[in-house]
Amino acid sequence: MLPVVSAQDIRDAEQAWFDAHPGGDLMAVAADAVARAAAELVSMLAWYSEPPTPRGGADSAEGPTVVLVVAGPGNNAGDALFALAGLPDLLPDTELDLVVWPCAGSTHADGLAAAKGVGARTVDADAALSLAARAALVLDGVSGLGGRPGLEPAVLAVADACRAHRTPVLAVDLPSGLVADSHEAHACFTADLTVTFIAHKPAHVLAPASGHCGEVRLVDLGVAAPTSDLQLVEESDCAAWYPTPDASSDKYSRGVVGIDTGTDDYPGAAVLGVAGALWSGAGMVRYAGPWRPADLVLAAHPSVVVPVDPADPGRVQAWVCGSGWPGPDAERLARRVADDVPVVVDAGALGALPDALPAQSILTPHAGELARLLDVERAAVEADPLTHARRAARQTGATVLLKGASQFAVDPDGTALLALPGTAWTATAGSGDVLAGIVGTFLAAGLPAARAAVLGASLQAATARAVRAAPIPPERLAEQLGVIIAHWGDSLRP
Ligand SMILES: NC(=O)C1=CN([C@@H]2O[C@H](COP(=O)(O)OP(=O)(O)OC[C@H]3O[C@@H](n4cnc5c(N)ncnc54)[C@H](O)[C@@H]3O)[C@@H](O)[C@H]2O)[C@@H](O)CC1
Repeated sequence: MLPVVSAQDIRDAEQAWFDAHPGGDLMAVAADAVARAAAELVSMLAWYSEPPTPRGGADSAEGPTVVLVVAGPGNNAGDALFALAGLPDLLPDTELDLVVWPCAGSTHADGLAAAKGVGARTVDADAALSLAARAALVLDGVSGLGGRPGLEPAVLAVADACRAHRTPVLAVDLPSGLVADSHEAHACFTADLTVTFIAHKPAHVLAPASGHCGEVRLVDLGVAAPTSDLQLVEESDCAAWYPTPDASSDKYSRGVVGIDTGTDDYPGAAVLGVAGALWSGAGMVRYAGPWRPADLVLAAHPSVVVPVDPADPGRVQAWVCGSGWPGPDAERLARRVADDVPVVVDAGALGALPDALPAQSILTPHAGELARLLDVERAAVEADPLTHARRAARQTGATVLLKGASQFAVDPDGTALLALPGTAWTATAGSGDVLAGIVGTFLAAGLPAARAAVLGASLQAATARAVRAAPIPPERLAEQLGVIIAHWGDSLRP
């Protein structure tokens, strides 16, 4: 897991480093990392283009390779300008045209002097705009940690031109226009690669801002990352947490998932949740709901055990409730809560919460359901999802898995795990039903609630990424979960 850290905590860590290393030069290390990443991008794009010339508009087919720095007034520009100064040494065989647009009038003086020292020229806004359409690379050094929302019109025009002409953009620390601590996507640069320092900031990992960062490359600069109560889950964590069976496993030790979802009016939710549970690796699934969904579950999944009396379904290690319930049903939920095993509380069941849930239970709201749970406007949740998820976890004593473009599992003590990113293709009816079943499998296998929740969300998200940019119904996506589980297993082999 990687800590996700606020701008102020990064500044404090830098200050502590400077205090311990008088005269130290972090900017040199940062600029070196940016220069290497920039050289890599320029070389890669030259290698891919045929004939070997920079990407860009028609007139880019001839002449030197243009690298344009859009330089703001602060240290972020210093990183970009020193990086530009380092490019000729890293690309000795490339004829470079190094260009700087000091978009705020003045810029980092030492950085500009270093860039000019290797032949860089400065240009005005009009020239920068025209170069943005045909540069091999634009280095966005307008703002980083000190960024405020949005861009000046002339800077925004350059950012737009880069997008329109698919000019590669390397953002230094953060795409300018974004605010490090915010998930909001203000008008900003859209980067192919963001080189950031010391630790990820919220904007790098929280949608929609994160969608503008491209690949995020973390460079530690030799500064210890601050601790954080928000951690980014990595694929290696998921691989380590996945409950892989071994020779001693049987269906009970792997976990029996009880599913009480669906109604005669909405039977599909039951089939979907069961699919999620089975394809994510449940030892056994007991379906204990109404007869119409029960028949459909059995027809789709004959391995499921359906008790004659849903009130007496046999032993389970976790329950999944609420998907496909048309509204709150306190009595139906209370019957499962009485078993005192962890419960995944989804959809309709979220409106019928008892005073206390069994330990390790998980609520799985989306933004609208979380808003109803907290009696606030949905817009308030969307403006600050993490704070609201934390409030719900504290109030209910349950772990909250907030679903959406960025998915967090938040424990009652406020610690939050951010799931692997997915794709917008899973924004379909039924994805949540499948996810509830997946999470039920991991709870039944004995994982702590936050891990079960974030592992389930990550598994579904990673599977969606693996099937790439294409629509896929949630029940079909569920059938592909094993691709990622196998991949995680492979990654653990020496
Ligand atoms: N503090 C340090 O020791 C280090 C800082 N580094 C770099 O320094 C950056 C932080 O530098 P600063 O504190 O000078 O802050 P920034 O350079 O991020 O931004 C501050 C300046 O940019 C202007 N600005 C902010 N938002 C803008 C916008 N949307 N449009 C136009 N202008 C805008 C502000 O008016 C201010 O003058 C980091 O992001 C990183 O790139 C690195 O060199 C690593 C070491």
